[in-house]
Amino acid sequence: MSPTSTPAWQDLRRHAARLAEVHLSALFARDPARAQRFAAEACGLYLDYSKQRIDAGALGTLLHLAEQQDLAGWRRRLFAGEPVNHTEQRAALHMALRAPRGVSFVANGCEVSAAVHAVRDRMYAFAAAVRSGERRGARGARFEAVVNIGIGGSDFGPRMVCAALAPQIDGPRPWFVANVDGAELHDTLARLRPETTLFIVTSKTFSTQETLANAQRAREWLVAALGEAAVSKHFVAVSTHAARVAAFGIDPAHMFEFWDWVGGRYSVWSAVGLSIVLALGPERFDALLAGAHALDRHFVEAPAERNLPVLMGLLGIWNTHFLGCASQVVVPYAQRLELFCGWLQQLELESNGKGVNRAGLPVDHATTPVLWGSVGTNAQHAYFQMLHQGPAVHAVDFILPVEAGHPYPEMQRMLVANCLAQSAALMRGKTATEVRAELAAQGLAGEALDAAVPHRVFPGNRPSNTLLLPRLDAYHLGALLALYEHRTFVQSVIWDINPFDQWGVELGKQLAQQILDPARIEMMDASTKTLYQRIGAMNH
Ligand SMILES: O=P(O)(O)OC[C@H]1O[C@H](O)[C@H](O)[C@@H](O)[C@@H]1O
Repeated sequence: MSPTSTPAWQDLRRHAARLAEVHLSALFARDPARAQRFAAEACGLYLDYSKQRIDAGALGTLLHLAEQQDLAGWRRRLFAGEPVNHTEQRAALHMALRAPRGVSFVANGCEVSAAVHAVRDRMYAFAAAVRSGERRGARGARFEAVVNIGIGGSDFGPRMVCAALAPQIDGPRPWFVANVDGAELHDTLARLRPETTLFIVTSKTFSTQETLANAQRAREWLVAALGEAAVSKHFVAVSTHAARVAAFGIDPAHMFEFWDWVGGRYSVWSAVGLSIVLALGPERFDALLAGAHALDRHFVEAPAERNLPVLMGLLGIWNTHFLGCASQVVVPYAQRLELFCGWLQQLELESNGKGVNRAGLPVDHATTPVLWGSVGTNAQHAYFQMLHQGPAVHAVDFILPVEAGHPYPEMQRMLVANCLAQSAALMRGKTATEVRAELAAQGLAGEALDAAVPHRVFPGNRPSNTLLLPRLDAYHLGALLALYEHRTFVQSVIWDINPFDQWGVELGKQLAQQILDPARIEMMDASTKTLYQRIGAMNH
């Protein structure tokens, strides 16, 4: 059912009208316990959502909306391995990948946990052999570099996790090649030696153009240096498709399997994480899985009003539909989370960037807001001007690991101060009266003062979450990723859309094939043909 037809939606409109005139600073002034009241925690993660433009009445109605959209039922179906991805008749059971031994999951009626652990055991044995030097390259050299060749879900997750936990890397150095712009492969290979390089070709379908093109070139590079026989020692695959792996020339015995019930953007917990295991070791991968599993349990067990993914999902709905925030900005105050936003963009935008509901009817409401962001404090020197004084269409998530991951405590204090200062500034703003007093104290008066004031006023009243992690370690990173996964799911349920398919990416792929085919380029539109010809001319 469309959320807009629920009684809760109509009630939320009334709450929004009531709160439209109330400034966030007034909400804080009214309720001295606001910061405690609008906070929740789980798995070491602490969420302060008191700087959201809600009160108890609006929040209660958001929780009603979740009931009216049967969130509990959909969550049960998700965890029960029912085909919630109904357009592909698949379960979406990434939670099975991070459950400890002994916890059983069933996908579409089949028990999957035994297979999950069998593949993980193989991954760990392989990683142990590579990390110890027992398994070596064709010339007998230890592997010093591991190149993951994959794109989308077969790249973002492991690349981001390896960057986030980079100081703890104690195995071969991980590299990542995704783009069909050969510059990425070229620049990577230029820094590597074939004798000491292991390639992981990671592709759920093993049919992705970019990945196969990169893998083919990497294979040629290796064969040119070490001969054809070296391929079996230097190439492994991660895929659901053994036949295509074999056709590419990788022995399926060197393939680490995953399954159609693992969506690409939810796959970092599967064999897609092999590069993480090689770089960081099985214990840290276990910790990543444990953090995500703890968050899974929290999502299933915690009451809605204290449930982090439920709260974050509903606050997103509130901001998108009732406060006009068509933009969700995510700003981690952690340099090592530089790639987090890229991972999250695939997760949320590929999942919830949909235009029809589960029944295939056009939705009568917005779906996912534009999601973007980058690390603080750098972001403050780029687009925060707009967040403070531009159109009020942005909701911000601040993410802050509290413990410094470096030996410079003074710098960590500055980082923390900046993070807190930005959410406070967005919340309270600065009134004309405050600006006048400040300028007058600086000696400005008369017309000059009047002219200066409007430029320095901050409206404030701009919503944000602040999410604290004790530190950026594997466990809390796992919990953070699972939190956003489930937030995405919660929002899909409210919107009554399928978050687990991605048909919207297909047309461009088909047309790229058409453009590559001289016999079919003629059938393209005039603009595309002209550009193609122009490019041809510029190439000569
Ligand atoms: O893992 P692969 O099959 O190579 O797919 C890689 C990516 O391809 C497409 O972009 C899909 O939309 C993504 O969801 C997927 O992660």
